[in-house]
Amino acid sequence: MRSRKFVDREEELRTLERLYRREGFTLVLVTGRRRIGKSRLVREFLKDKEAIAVQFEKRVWEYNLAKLNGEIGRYFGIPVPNFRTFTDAFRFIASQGKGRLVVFLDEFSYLLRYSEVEAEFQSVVDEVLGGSDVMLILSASSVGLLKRSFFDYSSPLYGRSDATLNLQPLGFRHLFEWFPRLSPDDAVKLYAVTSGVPRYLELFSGRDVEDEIRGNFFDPNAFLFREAKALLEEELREPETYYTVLEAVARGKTRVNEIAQYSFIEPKNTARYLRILEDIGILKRELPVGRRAKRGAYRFRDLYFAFWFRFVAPHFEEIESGFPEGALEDFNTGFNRYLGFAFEEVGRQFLIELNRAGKLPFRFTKVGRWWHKSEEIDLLALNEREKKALFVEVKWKGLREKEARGVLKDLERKAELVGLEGWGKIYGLVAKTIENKNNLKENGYLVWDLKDFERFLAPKTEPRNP
Ligand SMILES: Nc1ncnc2c1ncn2[C@@H]1O[C@H](COP(=O)(O)OP(=O)(O)OP(=O)(O)O)[C@@H](O)[C@H]1O
Repeated sequence: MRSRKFVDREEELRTLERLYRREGFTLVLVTGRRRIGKSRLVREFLKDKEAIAVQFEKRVWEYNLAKLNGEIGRYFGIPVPNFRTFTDAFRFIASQGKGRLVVFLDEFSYLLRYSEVEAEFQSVVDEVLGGSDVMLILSASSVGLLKRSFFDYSSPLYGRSDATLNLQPLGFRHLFEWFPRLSPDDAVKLYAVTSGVPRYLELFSGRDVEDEIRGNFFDPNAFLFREAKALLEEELREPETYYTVLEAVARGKTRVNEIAQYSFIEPKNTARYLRILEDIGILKRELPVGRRAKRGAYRFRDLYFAFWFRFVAPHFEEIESGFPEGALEDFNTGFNRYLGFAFEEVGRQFLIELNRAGKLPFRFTKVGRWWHKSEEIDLLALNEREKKALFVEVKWKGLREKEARGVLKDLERKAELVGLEGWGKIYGLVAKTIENKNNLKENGYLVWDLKDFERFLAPKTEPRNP
């Protein structure tokens, strides 16, 4: 399969190029959730470079060493060598001295299951490669990172690395680059189910998005139907517990105590599970912006998992046995409401883009949700030094002018509860469509709907390498 055009990752490529131009041994770690595009990023970087790249597998380390031997043979144009240790293999590479050479060990984390190999790598880096001109790039998914001491903060190798690239999902705006003719409405739907993870975006064409979602999630043979469960099982030691924790969050439990109670875990142990789910990017812990609060609220960061736990998990068995009707009905009636939740994240990203481009009345330095008791504001953006605040409601709905005014009035009321006396305050609204935007703007409100998303986010020029 011809791989599709490469989207974004400009900053990461710049970092890699900068490190490449240095002299002497360079160690780079590339981390990020499974399917996020670690291999692809490094392979794009390697396109015009002298490099030995090996994709490690979940097999015994001897197997992976043999793979490295094979690549060494190929790269140097010699019969496949039979190095019995990684030390010998790297000693050979280091002795070749042909100028800058990149060695990429993809899924390096599979080696970390062997403590003797892990220890060996410490000395490979320190003693064998230390004086060479090799750029060594190692990739690992974050869970590997968590469990294994090699990447641990306290490990000597962690400090030895020259950079750690922690890949994040693509942003909402990149969907317009990925699918050049995508409508903003469909972009929201796609983002709400893929979370911008490249491997998942590949499963969509961007045409007839809702139908594509049905095909990708409610069919027992579909990759995305199995993926969430498979990832938890592959990456975590007690998948059943994590499963229940995520189910709790999908049902609207946001507090540690509520989650503990739902999942049959002691509250004092719950924090550990939540921390790991946070570390691998599935959940996030939010604190209200503009208010001191100790107890955070847990929500999904990863929208693929959010969608899966909301619409697939409750019907898993039926879908698997070929009876998806109930699941489809749930999807048909509940998807719009779910989009309301996902749209808040899209709105947040949109606001951040506007801020970056200097298109807001002031530059904010902080943005997030605000809540207190039963009151909530979707987005509160602050510049504490200038004492300026922007309050924004996000609605996945078409709003008449009158409704929009109602929402903004209520927002002004809630803003009083935040207690920012003496601050400059601005009020804004993001919705699917808003009637008579100009009338609202004349009253000093900031209003944006999907048309503005398209105008501001969709690339103006032809996409790269179409
Ligand atoms: N920036 C991108 N633009 C376009 N396609 C991408 C991008 N990043 C990744 N892809 C595609 O997404 C898929 C997954 O990427 P890749 O295999 O690099 O992920 P990974 O993080 O190495 O995954 P894993 O940890 O599961 O092995 C690949 O088919 C890749 O070509």
